[in-house]
Amino acid sequence: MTHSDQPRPLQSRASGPLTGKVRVPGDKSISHRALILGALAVGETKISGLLEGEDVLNTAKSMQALGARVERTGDFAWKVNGVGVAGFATPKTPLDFGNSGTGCRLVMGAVAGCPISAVFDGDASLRSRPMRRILDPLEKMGAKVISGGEGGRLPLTLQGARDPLPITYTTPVASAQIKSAVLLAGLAAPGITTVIETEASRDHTELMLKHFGADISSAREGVHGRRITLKGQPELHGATVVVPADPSSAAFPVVAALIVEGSDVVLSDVMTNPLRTGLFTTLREMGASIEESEARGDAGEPMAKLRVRASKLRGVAVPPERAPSMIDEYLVLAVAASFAEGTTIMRGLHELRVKESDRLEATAAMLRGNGVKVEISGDDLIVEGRGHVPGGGTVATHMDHRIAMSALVMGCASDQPVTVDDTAFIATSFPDFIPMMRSLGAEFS
Ligand SMILES: O=C(O)C1=C[C@@H](OP(=O)(O)O)[C@@H](O)[C@H](O)C1
Ligand SMILES: C=C(OP(=O)(O)O)C(=O)O
Repeated sequence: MTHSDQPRPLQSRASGPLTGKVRVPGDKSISHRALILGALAVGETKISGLLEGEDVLNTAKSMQALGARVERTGDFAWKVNGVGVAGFATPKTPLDFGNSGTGCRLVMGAVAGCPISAVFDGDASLRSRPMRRILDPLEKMGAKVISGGEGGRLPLTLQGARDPLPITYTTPVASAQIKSAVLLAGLAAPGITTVIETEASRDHTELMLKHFGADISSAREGVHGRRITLKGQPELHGATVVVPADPSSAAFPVVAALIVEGSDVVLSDVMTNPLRTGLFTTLREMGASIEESEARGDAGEPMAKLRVRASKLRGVAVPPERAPSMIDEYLVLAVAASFAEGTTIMRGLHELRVKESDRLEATAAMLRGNGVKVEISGDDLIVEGRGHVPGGGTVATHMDHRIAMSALVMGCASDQPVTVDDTAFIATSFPDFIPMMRSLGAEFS
């Protein structure tokens, strides 16, 4: 899906207290995985709470193009009838993943284990993102890149392996996308595929593979790492998946509630997998009032209700080893840090440079353009919080949903309004962001 229409700017201005109870949409990582594993399973998979954002809808279309039956049966309710491990058929047209790194990279892994070829493509942002990190291990497993851009950039044609090989692979950076691509290809290989990560990344693929019947285990490796072993050629069976609310989306109303005086917001069913909650840990260290209750779990994924009340925040140092558990949340953390008193240092953010945009530069530009003192030092971001933000700037979105949402959150409490140049990309991960924030009291116009 591409955004060829006119840009859609929006202005956010300071509001009264934000109040109310909301459920942000389903988790994006889990939604992609439920569709892909459903397509690789035998029988029917029923998904409730699926994120119906553009990124996930593109994955649904690609599963259909590869031969699975994918149907929407109600609001956020989907049914997938899969083709079985290694059962994908050659798609008739290119697979278009739009803005989505996760959809594209995980499906590359799944296709790499099938004796078919497929063209992978996406929008200008995705075409600029590195794919070699995925293609390297997949080539070791027997897949081949038949044609593609420089450095493995999209569009590219991937030919899956006729006889995929199991490998032992140490990921060069903490990345759940690399890990998941190798595991999904490993499903089709005989024997044991092992992925070693020196810093643990989100483990939704492992948890969901187990839920679908795979023989997979995970053990500690070193201080912060994991060793994941998967037995190849399982028969995956269709399953029921309840998708919890996305903590990476919850991050926006959470930070808005913290910075707008007098706010009191409740968020239901937020996923609390510890490999995703680095932001909440950090905000609490900054003095945030975030209360958790009604903890429960489904298919191995914990969730809880969060009550967030406006809080006086102070600057903190965020250690680099926390980065994988909050990798998509640094933009909105930088907004919280701008409203805090004191300096916040966020360390080890090199991976932010290869997301939908160069998020390190884009975050610094967003803050600077709104009167906040900020510095990039190597891979670190240093924000000087002064307890308030002047605002008054226009923020360039760079085809990046999280920049747009972070800037709008900043405007909720800044002295002058904050404008974003284009809100269209918010639809990739949080289609109802604008009406949901307005329902809490945000002033967007
Ligand atoms: O596996 C996933 O669902 C994701 C992994 C992360 O990317 P990396 O694997 O590149 O760190 C994250 O930034 C992305 O939004 C979702
Ligand atoms: C990085 C992100 O997603 P993806 O890699 O799937 O494009 C994100 O949602 O912030």
